[in-house]
Amino acid sequence: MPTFLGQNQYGKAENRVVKITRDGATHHIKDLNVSVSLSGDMDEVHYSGSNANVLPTDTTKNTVYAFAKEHGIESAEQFGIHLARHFVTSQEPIRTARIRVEEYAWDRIAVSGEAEHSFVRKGQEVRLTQITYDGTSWEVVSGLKDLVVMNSTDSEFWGYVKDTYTTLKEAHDRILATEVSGRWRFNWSDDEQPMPDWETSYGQVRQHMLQAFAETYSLSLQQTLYQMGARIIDNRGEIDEVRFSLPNKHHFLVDLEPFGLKNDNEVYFAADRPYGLIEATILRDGCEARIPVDLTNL
Ligand SMILES: O=c1[nH]c(=O)c2[nH]c(=O)[nH]c2[nH]1
Repeated sequence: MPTFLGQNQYGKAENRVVKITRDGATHHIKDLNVSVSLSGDMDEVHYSGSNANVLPTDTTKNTVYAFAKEHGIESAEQFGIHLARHFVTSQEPIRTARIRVEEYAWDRIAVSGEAEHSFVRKGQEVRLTQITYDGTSWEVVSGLKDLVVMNSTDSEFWGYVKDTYTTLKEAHDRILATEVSGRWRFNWSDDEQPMPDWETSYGQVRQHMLQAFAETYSLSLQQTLYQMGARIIDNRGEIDEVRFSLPNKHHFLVDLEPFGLKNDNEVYFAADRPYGLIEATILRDGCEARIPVDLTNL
């Protein structure tokens, strides 16, 4: 045969599942987008079309909805772990399951107190997780995207390389803004180890990251990025690796001189493109990098 099959995986992508938990009149929402990707002994379906080893993608979709009922959705991570374990342990030809989850958060609408069953979708970040299980070991990489943050001072950028093409003016007081895309890898990898409390972990990681962004007097976005990652690793023992992709959302001072006005760091043009793109991994001492360099691949 002049050709042969390389890496392959299959499953149902983007199963949108909303689970309402009714605690009397008070309802709780979990709103997820779950993608299932399975791999294993799948040569024959590609070579000959024999579906003998193929659990239909339609079944994987049904499993997501049935598990929401049977196991509930405690956290995105816990839900993904249930699914991954099920596919790998119930179907012999399936050797590896990768479950990706996006979670959309909802707030209660303030009425007199907090509404019991009325919600407004949070406009902030999307929470993410990816669970990979091969029947022996687990890899859990969680994270977030679309979290926009800004410091209106305590940011400088100067002392950089200047060549023939450099026109950028040194800044001693600038706006620093970015849309955080981050991933962090847990060191939980087998069923013998106690599992982290996923909900607490997410809230704490987010808080450390935001505090580091707010508290770092920044000489570059690179420095801020490193502080954000280091703060997470220093404070959260369950995490060994953090990767960030941070677009520098440039805010340029507008020249108001033509109008006889002085711009005393007050009026900015918020540019949307091009943008600086600052990306890096921060690791616990002795640990190796496993989060892909390009976060769009995760
Ligand atoms: O924080 C920054 N890092 C850079 O590398 C850079 N380059 C640039 O033009 N502006 C900035 N800002």
